[in-house]
Amino acid sequence: MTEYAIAGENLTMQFGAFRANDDVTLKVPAGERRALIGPNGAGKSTLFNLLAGQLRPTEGTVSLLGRNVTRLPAHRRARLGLARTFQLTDLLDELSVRQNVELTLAAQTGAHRVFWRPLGSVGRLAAQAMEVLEEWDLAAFADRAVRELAYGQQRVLEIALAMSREPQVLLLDEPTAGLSPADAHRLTSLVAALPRTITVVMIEHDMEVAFTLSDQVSVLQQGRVIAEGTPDEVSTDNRVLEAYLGEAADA
Ligand SMILES: Nc1ncnc2c1ncn2[C@@H]1O[C@H](COP(=O)(O)OP(=O)(O)OP(=O)(O)O)[C@@H](O)[C@H]1O
Repeated sequence: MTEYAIAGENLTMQFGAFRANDDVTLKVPAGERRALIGPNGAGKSTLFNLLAGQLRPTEGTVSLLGRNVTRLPAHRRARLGLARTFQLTDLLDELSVRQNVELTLAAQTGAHRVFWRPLGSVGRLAAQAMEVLEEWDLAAFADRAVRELAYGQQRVLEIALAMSREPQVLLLDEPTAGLSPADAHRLTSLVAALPRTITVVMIEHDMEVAFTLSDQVSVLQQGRVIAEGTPDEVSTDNRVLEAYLGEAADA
């Protein structure tokens, strides 16, 4: 039996009379890069919220690394190895880049009671934070407030924070949205270079990025998975072409 890194089975999410996800099954084996694509309102963010624990499904189950986590809140799933980024960055704007990393690391190690800890452990946290920033080429901005960073740098920082939690599964919500072509290209390279020990699921509107980064693509439309396969397979699938042509016609 294959153990999936993350899997949603028969997920339905009902908002009043509206089904944002309707019997969605998504099974991602360890190490895979999976893109979720689909027209606006197809239910991609809802599916991410179900997988990460921001929402509880009306029906269906979510498992993470072989464990049923359907009833676990987001922070418990995070502790089991799941990290996610958001469509709009959830960085602490007024704090420095370094402080954002330190807080993430502190939360990770349970060192948020950092003020009661011996000074040595605070120093260790600072050193670790700088290591993270160096790894992601952000060390030069360590003492800048996050709001002073260019948007592209903020998006890189977000991924750096997610990765600093050493996740086994990483969910990226539109990592290149709002970026200039050059920044999008840089971010794509960074994601492509992530180690294969990590399973990556990403929502991506830019087809070129989605197809470059992914092994498999799942296409959602009106809350359902309408196609799944390699980038080559889905890009020539008639249902997918119709879904996108329909969107273009509606625009
Ligand atoms: N909390 C909610 N209450 C009611 N309806 C919701 C809620 N969250 C999402 N929806 C609806 O569910 C549908 C799917 O939304 P979702 O954000 O999951 O789509 P999406 O594929 O991520 O879209 P986009 O590409 O525009 O981000 C939309 O019609 C949206 O209005």
